[in-house]
Amino acid sequence: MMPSAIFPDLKDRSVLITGGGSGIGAALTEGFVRQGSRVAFIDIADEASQALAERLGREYGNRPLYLNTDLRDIEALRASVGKATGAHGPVTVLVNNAAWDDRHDIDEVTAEYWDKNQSINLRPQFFAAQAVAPGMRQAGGGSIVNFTSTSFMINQGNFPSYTAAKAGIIGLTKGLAGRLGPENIRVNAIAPGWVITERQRDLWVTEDGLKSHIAKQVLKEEIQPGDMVGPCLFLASDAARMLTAQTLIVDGGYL
Ligand SMILES: NC(=O)c1ccc[n+]([C@@H]2O[C@H](COP(=O)([O-])OP(=O)(O)OC[C@H]3O[C@@H](n4cnc5c(N)ncnc54)[C@H](O)[C@@H]3O)[C@@H](O)[C@H]2O)c1
Repeated sequence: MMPSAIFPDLKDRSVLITGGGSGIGAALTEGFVRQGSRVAFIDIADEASQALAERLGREYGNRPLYLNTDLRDIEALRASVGKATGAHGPVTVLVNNAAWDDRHDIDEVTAEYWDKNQSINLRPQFFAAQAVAPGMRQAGGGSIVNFTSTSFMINQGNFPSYTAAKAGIIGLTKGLAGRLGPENIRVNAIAPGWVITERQRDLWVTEDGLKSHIAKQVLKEEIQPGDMVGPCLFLASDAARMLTAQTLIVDGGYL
C-alpha cells in the first residue's frame, strides 16, 4: 500500500533509484512518480522494468525513465547518471536500493564470489553517490538514501558477504554525510526488516519461518514493499531538513 502523504518539494525533483524495477525498488519508483517527481531508475531486469515504466506512465501520466545498467560496471553507472541528468536535470535525490541477497555458506565462498557480491551490494552505492554529488552541489543540495538491512544486526548467518556489505553501508552513509553535509547534501540509510516481496516469497519464505518472524515483530503484519516508501520519501524531502547520517529501522518493531 502506498502512503497517502504528499511532499510538495518532491514535485519535479530529479530522482534516481537503483534497482528500481522490481521488489522494494519498484514500490519506491511508484512512490516518487506519485509525488510528481521526475524519476529515472536503473535495473537489469528488463521485462519487469519495462512493464513498470509502461504501467506508471499509463496510471499517472508520469513515465519514469528506465536505464538498463549493470551496477557492477562503474563506467556504465556513470553514463546512466549522465542520462538521468540529461533527461531530468541534476539528480537531487539518489536512492541506492539495488542488492543481491544470494545465500552462501562460509565454506563455499571464493575470492571471486566475494568480490562479485560486494560489487553489487556495496561498491555501487559509493560510486553512485560520487557521480551525483557534483550535480547536487550545483543545485544547492540533495538527499541520498542508502538501503541497508537489519539482517546483520540480528546475526543472520546465511549470507556473510551480504551482511558485511550491509554493515559497510552504514559506515559509508556516515562517511558521506560527514563529507557532503557542508554542501547541504544529506545522507541517510533505511534498514528494512523482512519485507515480503515476490522474490522473497519465491526463494526464501516458508510458512513457519514467516510466522516465527512476525511473532517477534510488535506489529503483527507482513511488511510490504510499499511500507518502505513513506520513510524514503520523508528522508528525501525537506521534512527531514536537518536529519543526516542516521539509519531508520523499519522492521515492524522486531529489534
Ligand atoms: N526484502 C527484504 O526483506 C529486505 C530486507 C532488508 C533489506 N532489504 C534491502 O532493500 C533493498 C531492496 O530489496 P529487495 O528485496 O527489493 O531486492 P530485490 O533483489 O528483490 O531487488 C533488487 C533489484 O535490484 C536489481 N539488481 C540486482 N543486481 C543488479 C545489478 N547488478 N545491476 C542493476 N540492478 C540490479 C534487481 O534486478 C532488482 O530489481 C536492498 O538493498 C535489500 O538489501 C530488503
